[in-house]
Formats: sequence, structure tokens, C-alpha cells
Amino acid sequence: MEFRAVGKVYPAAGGGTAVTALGGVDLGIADEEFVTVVGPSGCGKSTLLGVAAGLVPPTSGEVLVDGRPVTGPGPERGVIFQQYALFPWLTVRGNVEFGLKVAGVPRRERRARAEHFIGLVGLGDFADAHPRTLSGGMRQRCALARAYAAEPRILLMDEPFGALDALTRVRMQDRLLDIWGRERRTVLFITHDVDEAVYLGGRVVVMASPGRVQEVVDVGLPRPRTEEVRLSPEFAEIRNRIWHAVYHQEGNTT
Ligand SMILES: Nc1ncnc2c1ncn2[C@@H]1O[C@H](COP(=O)(O)OP(=O)(O)OP(=O)(O)O)[C@@H](O)[C@H]1O
Repeated sequence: MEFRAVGKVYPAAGGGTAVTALGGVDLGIADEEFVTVVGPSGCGKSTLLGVAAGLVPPTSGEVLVDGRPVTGPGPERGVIFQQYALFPWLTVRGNVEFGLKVAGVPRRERRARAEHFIGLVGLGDFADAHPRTLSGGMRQRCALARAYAAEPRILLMDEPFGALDALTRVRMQDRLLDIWGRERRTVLFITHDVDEAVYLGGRVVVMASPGRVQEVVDVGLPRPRTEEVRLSPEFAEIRNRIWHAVYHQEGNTT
């Protein structure tokens, strides 16, 4: 996936001024790479992901997937947001199968794929449960299974663990890395959380306002990432460096 000079200006609304959310972003992401994006609130992270998802049309530049410009959402790109966006009237299985049904995948294959990914996220015992009966972490695991079941090549994740408590969040990070290790996909993962960005990412993109890439950091920590890695001095060193880059940005007034 390649961002080529991607710019986004939201037009002025209600007598206000236009907002530059992306000011010409260039970024290349390799196949099966796990890239995280971190930056202060309002620097354009969600807009960047929205453009990649085909949900936000850029004002200038383009995003290419396999050399083809993104012009809208597509089955090769799965999106996961902070809000679980599950259908409350469907069970876990129903939610995971839903997109496959719409795509016309035959029933048997649908069922098999759903079982596989529900098992992979550890929800095998909850396939017949409705979302309201699940914890936040379990709902997000369901959303992950649903995204995976469509077999996209690219997963676009916007603060997927942002609503979870600290401990569940760390567990979800481990689970996501475990799944990614088994079923490699290209991942673009947006977060506010510097620790999360470093723990998950092979590279961390540090964004700054207005919508530009300030720095791309190669993480270089070994995989699989474990608690030992999380508590290592090498982790602390990269985390501190990125924290500094995010916190001490010029013009940061929040
Ligand atoms: N639909 C919209 N219309 C107008 N302005 C918008 C719209 N969406 C975002 N913006 C503005 O664009 C800028 C970038 O927003 P964006 O949500 O991409 O940033 P972010 O880094 O994801 O922020 P946060 O971390 O707080 O979610 C902000 O100034 C925001 O107010």
C-alpha cells in the first residue's frame, strides 16, 4: 500500500475555516508489514486511515494498493474501528458470517470460515452469544474475527482497543500479534498510545499537525513480542524516544 502525497482539506462548515487534516503524506507499506501510527489528537490519523479505507476521498494525491488507486471501500481492505459496530441482533457467528453472506459465499464455506476465525480469536464457546452479553474485549475479538473472515489482505485499524481497560488492552495486543503471526496480513494500526504503537509495530509512523509524517521509526525489537520485550530496556528506549517526538511537537497546544 502506498500513500502518494495524500492531502485532505475538510471544507469550512458553518462560517468556520477549512481544516487541513492531511498535508501531503508519503508512506509505503510492504506486504504483511505491521505499521502503527501515533500522534497527538487532531493530527490526522483517522483521516489517513479513512483515505486508505476509501471512506474519505483525498483532496490531493492518492493511495495505491498493488499499484491501483483506491477509489472506495474494497474487499481486500478490512476496517476495524474503536466502536465495535457489531449487529446487536446477530450472534457472534451471525456477525462473522454477515459480510460473507452479503458477498455470496456459499453457506458451508461461510460456516467453516466463521468457525475458523471465531476459534482463532478464542470465542469458540461464545459463537451463539449476542454482543450485549460479551465484554468489551470479547466484542472487539468478534470484530476482529469478522474482519479476518472476509480474508482481506490489508487490515486498517483505528484505535481498536481505545475503549478497553488497560489490562484488557494489553491482552488484546498479545492476541492480535498472535493472530497476525498465524495469519499474516498487512496491518495499518492507529493509536494514541505510544506503548501500544511500539509493542505492536515493526515501524512506527509519528504524525504531527497538520497531517504530516514527522518521523518513521524502525522498532527492531524481536518477535514474538512478549512481556520480556515489553519490560526490556530496549523497549523503554524506543518508547521514550517516540514519546518525546509526540509530546514535544512544535505548536502543540493541547
Ligand atoms: N468530517 C470532518 N469535517 C471537518 N473537519 C474534520 C472532519 N474530520 C476530521 N476533521 C478535522 O481534521 C483534523 C484531523 O482529524 P482526525 O480525526 O483525522 O485526527 P486524529 O489524529 O485521528 O484525531 P484523534 O486522535 O483525536 O481522533 C482535526 O482538526 C479534525 O477536527
